[in-house]
Amino acid sequence: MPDPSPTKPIVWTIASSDSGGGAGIQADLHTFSALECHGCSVITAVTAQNSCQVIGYEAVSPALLCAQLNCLLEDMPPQAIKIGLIPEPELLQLLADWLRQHKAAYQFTVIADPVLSSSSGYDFISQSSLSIWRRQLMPLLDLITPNLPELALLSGLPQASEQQQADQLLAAGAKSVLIKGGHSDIRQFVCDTLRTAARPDIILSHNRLPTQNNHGTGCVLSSAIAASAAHNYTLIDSVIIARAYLQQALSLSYTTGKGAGCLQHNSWPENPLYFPHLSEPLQARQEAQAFAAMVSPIGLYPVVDSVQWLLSLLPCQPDVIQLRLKQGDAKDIEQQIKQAINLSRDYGLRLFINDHWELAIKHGAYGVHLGQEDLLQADLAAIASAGLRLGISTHSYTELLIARQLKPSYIALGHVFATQTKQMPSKPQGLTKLKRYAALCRDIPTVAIGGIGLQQIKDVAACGVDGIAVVSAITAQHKPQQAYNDLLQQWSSYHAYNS
Ligand SMILES: Cc1ncc(COP(=O)(O)OP(=O)(O)O)c(N)n1
Ligand SMILES: Cc1nc(C(=O)O)sc1CCOP(=O)(O)O
Repeated sequence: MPDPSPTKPIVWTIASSDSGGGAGIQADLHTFSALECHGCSVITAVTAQNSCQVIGYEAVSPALLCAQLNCLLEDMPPQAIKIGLIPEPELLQLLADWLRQHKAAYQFTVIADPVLSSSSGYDFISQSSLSIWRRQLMPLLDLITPNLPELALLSGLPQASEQQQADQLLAAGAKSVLIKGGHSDIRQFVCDTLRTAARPDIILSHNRLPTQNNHGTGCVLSSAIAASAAHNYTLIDSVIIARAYLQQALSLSYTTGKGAGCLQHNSWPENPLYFPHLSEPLQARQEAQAFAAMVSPIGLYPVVDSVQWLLSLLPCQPDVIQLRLKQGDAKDIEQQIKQAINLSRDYGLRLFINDHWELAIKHGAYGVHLGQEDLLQADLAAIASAGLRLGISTHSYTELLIARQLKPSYIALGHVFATQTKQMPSKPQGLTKLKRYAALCRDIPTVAIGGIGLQQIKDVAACGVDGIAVVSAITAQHKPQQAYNDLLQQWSSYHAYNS
């Protein structure tokens, strides 16, 4: 019999105690808890500090560090580890050896915040520690999150560009580097850059908040990344969630003593205001023109692959349908699209055309549905100027933020469950993620898609989406019209219950 007790991802912080409570182990554990993880702490040192200064510290013995690591590993192995302040080279070396021994077997993600000095100026780094960071720890890190002074020091290239400095850390073995831009002199924004060898840089920018209460920001960011990674978000999604969590905590921050105040820990971020603007390097941060609105809710949204299917559903008087043609030559495709658009006019049906945006404009469809790759080819300005609605597919926070920035008419959240209809490059998102994505889209209509049938509607509706897009729940059924009516009835009752 399966154990019915609920569980949470386990995340460790390997860091030091901050007696002031705003940074270090204390901040990390608050963050893990707010982001729905169970936090374990491996303490490397106890610092004596308040909001103004660090007075001193005492490190734990190597034996005690080792005992904490091994005792936890035996019973509570981590999904992710956050590394913070390790003030002694012996402890750093021990940790590097321990990670090397266990990382492959336990498959945990390692995020390091290289705390080399306190913001009040207390130095924690020696030449031998620097050398261990560079040679021993770096190859074990999935992500390192230096601020600009830390990046310059760790890279050993103080005169080089930030990109060259980050490349030095990648060359030393780190899988990715998040360059934190908080120390830059850009006043209006804070721009953080995620750099990996595998793909172009991603820049996350936020409005700079006018607060002095920023003690522990690096600790909170790195522990929030570890917590999100432990929930199985991709690295870039983890950085996005963590940056939103940090912005929320900063915007609610408060004063403690006479120095820098603390961040307010809260809950999973949902307000789009806290989420970053994503861009490629040097791309201007510009406001997109909004696409025409949907006017009435989406509800049940059949996705069909021929005009035949559209004709066979017309007796059900559908309100919205998508024509998703994947076969046929150019002539056949145009002919089907034209016929479908004519039918949609005759029957007062809101018809979306998948992929073929030029034909949708030419023949005057109600809207166009595009995937993320299609967005790179399509002339979005032409679609918007022609007054067509735009729906965009998404499968992650990253894709969701990219879609939101384009101000579409709706956003599709997929694929929720396993689907036989299409080979998906990503994993099913599941209901928890669906709920979080929907929460971030309270200002834009959403539809859930992927593996949704009668049995799933209740749970999907409870996630707060505005509609469900279905293929096989209609087209693979013996009685498709009956299936349509059953789905509609089920959706209407559960959606009404949740609204
Ligand atoms: C409502 C809805 N959501 C997602 C998709 C998938 O569209 P896309 O990413 O363009 O992939 P293909 O449909 O082209 O395989 C959709 N069509 N509709
Ligand atoms: C076409 C499509 N797009 C998806 C996405 O997640 O973007 S899932 C999907 C197939 C949905 O079919 P069914 O309802 O039969 O599972």
